[in-house]
Order: sequence, then structure tokens, then C-alpha cells
Amino acid sequence: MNKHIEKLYNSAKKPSRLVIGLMSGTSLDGLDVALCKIAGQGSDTKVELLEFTTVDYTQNYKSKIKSVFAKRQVDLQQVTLLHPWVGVLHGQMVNQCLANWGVQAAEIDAIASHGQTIYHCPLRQHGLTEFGNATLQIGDADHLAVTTGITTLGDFRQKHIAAGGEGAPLAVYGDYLFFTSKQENRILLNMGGIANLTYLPKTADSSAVFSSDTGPGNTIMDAFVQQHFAPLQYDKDSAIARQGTVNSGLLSALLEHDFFALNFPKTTGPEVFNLDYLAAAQQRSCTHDLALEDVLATLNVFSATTIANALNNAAAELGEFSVYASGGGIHNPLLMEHILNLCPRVSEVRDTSELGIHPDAKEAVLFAILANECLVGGQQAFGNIEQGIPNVTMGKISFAD
Ligand SMILES: Nc1ncnc2c1ncn2[C@@H]1O[C@H](COP(=O)(O)OP(=O)(O)OP(=O)(O)O)[C@@H](O)[C@H]1O
Ligand SMILES: CC(=O)N[C@H]1[C@@H]2OC[C@@H](O2)[C@@H](O)[C@@H]1O[C@H](C)C(=O)O
Repeated sequence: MNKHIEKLYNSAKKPSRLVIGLMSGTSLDGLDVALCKIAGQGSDTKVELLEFTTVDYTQNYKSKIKSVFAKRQVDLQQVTLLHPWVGVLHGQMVNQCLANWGVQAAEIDAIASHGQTIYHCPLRQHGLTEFGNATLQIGDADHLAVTTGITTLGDFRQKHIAAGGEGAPLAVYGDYLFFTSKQENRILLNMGGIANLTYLPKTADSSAVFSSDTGPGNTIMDAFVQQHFAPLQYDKDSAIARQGTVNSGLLSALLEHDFFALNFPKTTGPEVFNLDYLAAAQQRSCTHDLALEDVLATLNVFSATTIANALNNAAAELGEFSVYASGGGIHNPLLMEHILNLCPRVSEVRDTSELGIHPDAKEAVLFAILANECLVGGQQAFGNIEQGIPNVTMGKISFAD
């Protein structure tokens, strides 16, 4: 037997495993690194978050990724160069984290790497019927494995698409396994660059679970701040948006996209919701001369409205539920205020720390859970293809040598 297969086999038989989850989202702020101790599998999964950190990206890293990020036209050589380069850099970041934590690479059973999405295009978005749903993540897992000496699972989204999904949201799998409660119906809301939600009924009936992107979270706000308020990267504590006034004409134009009228499940990205989208909405609403603060105030309420509409739509079909939020959007107080004001049925938005997972770590932990399922799980079926949730094992395995 190949020594790597034997090691994985032994890992899978252990009562618990150490798995490092890596998430690099659409905000391009940094690499989220979550060291998880995971016991069991399926609905018996128990996760202990031993360490968590976000390794900030350098300006050099951000500008190189931005040169190919969410763009129709790119330099293909640059994409080819970045694929291994990102894998090596993410590996070096893991090595640095392990050194800081005093943990040896040999103690880690596996790394679960999301990679960096550079383009996401479901069929509904590209409209080319000869092709299907598609998404592309770079940051090659072989390079990560060789750099760290740790078996790495990567490229999780392709199996989801191959089996009929849109490649996202994948959070639903980990949400279902880890956050389902017998006491209450739950909505897990993640507000990163793009926002998404997962509904978890207390019956744990997988046919009633659904998950969907809702539209922009921070992505357009971040892009606008980076363009007009550099070197700021985002509107810290909503300081700029609070100085502005919401423009109802621009808000209506922003809300016009067909994406918002579609039923769940649906996915999107900064390929759609970006500064060009804002410019087109300003053009249509004759608001190109609006003060920058007013634009940001409007973008803030735009994200909040689309998130609130999704929550309200979900709520219309459901009884009582509690909302647990995660992602950088929870740190944007104005966004949170707007969401609460726009959702009469939601009196409180808690964060996932109340369920034992730090809200900034949640997505990285979810990928660690997906890797655990690939190694140990698959014993209980979970999925509902009608809801865009194929019942599949995700993650490709890269050995270190
Ligand atoms: N103090 C703060 N005030 C306002 N916004 C904040 C604050 N802290 C974080 N954010 C927002 O959160 C963003 C980062 O969110 P997060 O790390 O969840 O994104 P991501 O993981 O890239 O997203 P995705 O879920 O789309 O992959 C920042 O770019 C910023 O917009
Ligand atoms: C293609 C892609 O990278 N999508 C991300 C993005 O960021 C949030 C939202 O859009 C979500 O659909 C997804 O990430 C999370 C982790 C998911 O798949 O659940």
C-alpha cells in the first residue's frame, strides 16, 4: 500500500483528527487558517477550534490576484503563474502558523484548502447553453502539500458542479452537520464579499434544508472604498456610510437585477456585483454626481435590503427561527442595523460564537469538516439535488511527495 494511503487510512480510523481549514474569500483580505480537532463524522461530527488566525495578504499579493479576479479578459500566462504561486504562498502561511502555534506538521492529518476563486459563472449567468455551471479556484493543492509536507484536499467545488450543483454555497454541508439543532429552526447567515444563508429545520429533515447566495455582502462597498478612499480597504465601523444619506433612486436601480427575483438556490459573485454594476445603476438613476458618502450609504442599505429580502422570503415559508451570523459583515454596524430594521420577524441576530464557532473562522472550519467527510464520512446520505445540494463527497487529495 502507498504510504500516503496507509497514513490516510490510519487517520480515518482515529477517534479524532487534526485538520487545518483554509479559506480565502472574495474580499481578498487574507487567508483564514483554522486548526480544528474533528471527531466523528456525519451528524456525529464534533469540532474543536484549537487555533484561528487570518494571515493578512500583502499589497503585492492583492494586486496580483486582482489582475485576474472576476474579469472576463485576463492574461492567461498570469493565471497559469498564479495557480502554483498561490498554492506555495498559502503553504508558507500554514508553515508560519504552525511555527507560531508550536505545532509540528507531522501532527496534522490533512489540510482542507478552498483556494482563491477567480471566476464563478453558473449557466444562468453566462447563458451559453453549450456549457454548464462553472467556477474556477486557483492555488494548486499539490504545491500546498509539497510546501507543508501535509496531505492537502482541495478543489472542493468541482464535484458539486459535476453532480448538478452550482459549486456553491458549500457551507450548507457543514452547517447541516454541525449547526442543526433539535431545539430550534435556524438560519445561518454568512456576510462575506457575497452573502449567503442556510436554513436548518429542527426536524433535521434534509429535504427541508435549503441554502443560497443572497447577493452582495461587502464586495461593492469594499471596491468603492478601495477606489475612492485608498488606502482604506473597507468602511471600518461604517464610519463613511454613516456620514451619507441614502439615495432612493440609486437604491431602486441597484435592486433591479434579475438575480434578486430568482427563487433559491442561486449563486453569484463579484463578476456581477462590482463597480461596473454600480456605474450602470448610477447612469440609469442619473446619480453619477452623488457625494461619495451618499453612494456608500446607499450601497450599505442595498446589501442590507437584499439580505433582508432573502431572510423575509425564507421567513414567509417558515415558523419561528433564530438567525446566527458570521463573516466580516457582522462587524459593519450600519449593515446590521439596516438588516434588523428591514426584517420584522427577526428581533435579534446572534453570531456563531454562541454555537461554539468564532464567526470569522466559520468558513475555514466548514472546509475542514468537508475534508473530514471526504476521509471518514459518507456513511449517512445528506443532499437534496432539487435544492442544489448534491449528495457527494468533495475534495481532491494531493500527497506531499
Ligand atoms: N470593523 C469593520 N467594519 C466594517 N466592515 C468590516 C469590519 N471588519 C470587517 N469588515 C468587512 O468584512 C470584510 C471581510 O469579510 P470576510 O472575511 O467574511 O470576507 P470573505 O471571507 O472574503 O468573504 P466570502 O464569504 O465572500 O468568501 C471586509 O472586507 C469588510 O468589508
Ligand atoms: C464561488 C465562490 O467562491 N463562492 C463563495 C462566495 O463567498 C460567499 C458566497 O460567494 C459563497 O457562495 C461561496 O463561499 C462559501 C464559503 C460557500 O461556498 O458556502
